[in-house]
Amino acid sequence: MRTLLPSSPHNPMLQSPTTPSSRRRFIHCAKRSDSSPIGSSRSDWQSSCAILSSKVVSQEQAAVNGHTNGSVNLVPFDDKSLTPPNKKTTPTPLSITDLSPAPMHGSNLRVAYQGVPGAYSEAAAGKAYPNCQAIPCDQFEVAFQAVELWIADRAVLPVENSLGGSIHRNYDLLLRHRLHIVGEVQLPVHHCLLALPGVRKEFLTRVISHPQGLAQCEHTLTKLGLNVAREAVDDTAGAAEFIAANNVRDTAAIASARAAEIYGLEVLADGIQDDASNVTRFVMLAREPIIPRTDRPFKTSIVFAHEKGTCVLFKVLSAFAFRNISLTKIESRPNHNVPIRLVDEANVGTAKHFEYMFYVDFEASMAEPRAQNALSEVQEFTSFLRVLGSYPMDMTSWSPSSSSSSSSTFSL
Ligand SMILES: O=C(O)C(=O)Cc1ccccc1
Repeated sequence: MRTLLPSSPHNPMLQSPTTPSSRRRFIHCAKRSDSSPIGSSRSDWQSSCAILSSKVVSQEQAAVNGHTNGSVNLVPFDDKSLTPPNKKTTPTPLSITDLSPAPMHGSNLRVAYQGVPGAYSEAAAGKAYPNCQAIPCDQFEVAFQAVELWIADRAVLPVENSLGGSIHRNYDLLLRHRLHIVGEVQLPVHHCLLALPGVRKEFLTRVISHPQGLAQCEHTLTKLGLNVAREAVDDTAGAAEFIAANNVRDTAAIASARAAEIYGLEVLADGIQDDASNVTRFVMLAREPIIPRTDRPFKTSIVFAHEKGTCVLFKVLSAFAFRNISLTKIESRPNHNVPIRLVDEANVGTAKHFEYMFYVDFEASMAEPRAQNALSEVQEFTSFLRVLGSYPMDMTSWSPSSSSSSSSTFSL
């Protein structure tokens, strides 16, 4: 996939510590109150974490009995008047209510996503956690690490699309990292063709977008007579940003109407996805799993494998079929090169190679006995089993007529 350079400085995003220098952008954490950039090198990355953690420590120091730098900071006391210190300057002791986790309804939640503002993943973050602080990251790997390093509370990951199918690389990421799926969002995706103001379709020699964007609009582009080069980039809004920042007049981006607004591009064609009911499913990831419940529909995602090949699949599927548990997804991924670490009851780890990994989503909560029984049976048949998460299903009903994706306007 091609990386477009340079990016405009108005788009701060978290960047991988391993990003090669040729790919480095001018970055800082999104929505920091100062705009001082945090560099993309490993040491800058680490120091940004150090800054975050030292801030946390100093706040605690201020709050807990005035201790700073290891010495006791006594609360000033006016001994002339012998009046008690002003309430405002007196640190309030922590109470038990400060320790119980507040319910998070989205505000204050820091949600990492891959891409720049205007990306669909940002919209998915907003749908899952209204008023959250969305943190742009240049790669999915960085979004995962941001959560692991406590820079973010959640990561948003697109996993499948009604037109383009599964986003396989993101399944691999779920396996490589230890984050838990805590929610899902189904987002209707309404693509636009964007170009610099004044550019006409006849001038175009190239269309750029995220591979999913290109795949989802392939037929419509051809119908529009755009038999020009297609180029895959990291995210849809990044494609729009690139065109605007570099004043590229022979290229159009497939991205959202919001990306057009943010980067000052014109919408040449609206609703260019090949199917009006184009929906992408995103999962929300966190460091800790949520407690599964039974008072609303839940979905559970698992991954499993067996040393002796794929013959286990039939047995596993029967464990769900016998209990009337519907599967909403089954996906196999070749896994020849990546050894999986298995841990036994004595916590002794061994590395194993599995030919295929199987991903299954089923409609039941891990709080339900039928799901627990199905999984104990699956465990008997398999050498490796991991529950990726049990989480509330996104029940939003969407249809071409109920979403904005119903209309298509081609004004080329
Ligand atoms: O590139 C983006 O904007 C993303 O969030 C990934 C994506 C791309 C196309 C459809 C859905 C999600």
